[in-house]
Amino acid sequence: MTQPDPALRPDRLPEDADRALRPQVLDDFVGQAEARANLRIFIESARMRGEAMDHTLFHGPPGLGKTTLAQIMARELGVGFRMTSGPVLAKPGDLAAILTNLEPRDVLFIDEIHRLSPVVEEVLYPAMEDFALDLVIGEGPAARTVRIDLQPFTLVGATTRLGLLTTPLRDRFGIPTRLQFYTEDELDHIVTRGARLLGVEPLAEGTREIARRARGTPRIAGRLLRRVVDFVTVEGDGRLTRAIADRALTRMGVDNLGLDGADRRYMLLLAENYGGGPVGVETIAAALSESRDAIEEVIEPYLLQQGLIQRTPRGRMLAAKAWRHIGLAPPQPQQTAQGGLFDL
Ligand SMILES: Nc1ncnc2c1ncn2[C@@H]1O[C@H](COP(=O)(O)OP(=O)(O)OP(=O)(O)O)[C@@H](O)[C@H]1O
Ligand SMILES: [Mg+2]
Repeated sequence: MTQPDPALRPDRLPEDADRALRPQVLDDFVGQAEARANLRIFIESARMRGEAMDHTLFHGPPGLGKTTLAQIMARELGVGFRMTSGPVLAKPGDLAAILTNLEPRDVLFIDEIHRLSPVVEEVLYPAMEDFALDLVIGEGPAARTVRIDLQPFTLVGATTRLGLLTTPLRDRFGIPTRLQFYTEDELDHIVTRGARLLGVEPLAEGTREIARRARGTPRIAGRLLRRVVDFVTVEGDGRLTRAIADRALTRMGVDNLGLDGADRRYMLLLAENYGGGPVGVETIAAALSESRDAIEEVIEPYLLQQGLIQRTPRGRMLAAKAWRHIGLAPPQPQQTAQGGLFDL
C-alpha cells in the first residue's frame, strides 16, 4: 500500500516549511472573522489597561492557524513570546523554570496542551489563576509548601483535541476560541497573497483551483501552492494558470474535492469492506495502519465537514455523497418483507 505524500497532510513537518507564508499581524490574517474580531478587542483592551491578556485556548484541526495566531497575539500585544509544548514538559520543574523566567505580560504558548502530564498540569492551575507557583520543599512530615509569585502572563494553549483537555484546565481559559475550516474565498485570498510572495503571477482561475482543493486548510493551501509554483517555474511562463494548477494537483493525487490518497483509502475501506458502515474508529485505524489520533484529528474532521461521512454512536458511516464521489453504488436497503426486490 502506498503511503500518502506527507506534504499533503496538514500535520506538521519537522521543519515548518510554511514560514515564509505565515502572516505576521492580525490584518494579514485572513478568515476566522469572528475569532479575529474578538481577539482584536481583547488585545486592544489589555494594551490600554496595561494588563496581561486573559488566557486563551485555540482549538481545531491541524493547520488552521493556532500557532500563527498565538505569535500574532504576542506581537500585537507588544510582549515577548515563549513557546513550548505539552509532551516536552516532562517534569513540574520544566514548567516552573519557564514560568519564573517570564517577563511581565509575556505570552507563553503551550502547543498540544492536551498532552501535558497531570503533575505538570497541577503546576499550571495556580500559575494561571493567581500568577503563583506552589513549591513543595522537603519530604514527609517536614514537607511544606512555599508560594512564589510570578509575573502576570498570558497562557495561550493550542489543541487539536478539545475533548482530551481536563475540565479544570479548560475552565481556566478566559477566551476559548474554536478555529473553523476556511471558505474557498478565504483560501483563495491566502493563495493569491502567497503566490505573489513566491514570485509568480496569480491568475484568478488558477488560485481558485488550489483554494477549492486545499481541504479548507491554509497549511495545505500553502503546500499545494509551492508544488504548483514548481510546475509554473519549470513548465509555465510565470503565470499561475488553472491548467497548470490542475495538472500539478492531479499529479500529486489531490482530487477535485481536495481529497488525497488517505481520504480515498478511508472511504473505500468503509464502502468495500463494511458496506458503508457503521464501523468503529479502532477498526478503521487498524485496517488503514494509521493511529487512531491521525484518523480522528487529520482525516475525519474534513470528511465530516464535507458531509462525506457521519459519526453515529455505533461508528462511522459513509454518506451518499461519498458513494457518488468514489463512484460506487450504495447498498440497497434490506428488503425483509415478503416480495422484496431481491428475494429469489
Ligand atoms: N489565516 C491565515 N492566513 C494566511 N495563512 C495562514 C493562516 N492560517 C494559517 N496560515 C498558514 O498555515 C500554516 C499553518 O498554520 P499554523 O501552524 O498556525 O497551524 P496550527 O493550527 O498551529 O496547526 P497545528 O495544529 O498542526 O499546530 C502557517 O504557516 C501559515 O502559513
Ligand atoms: Mg501549531
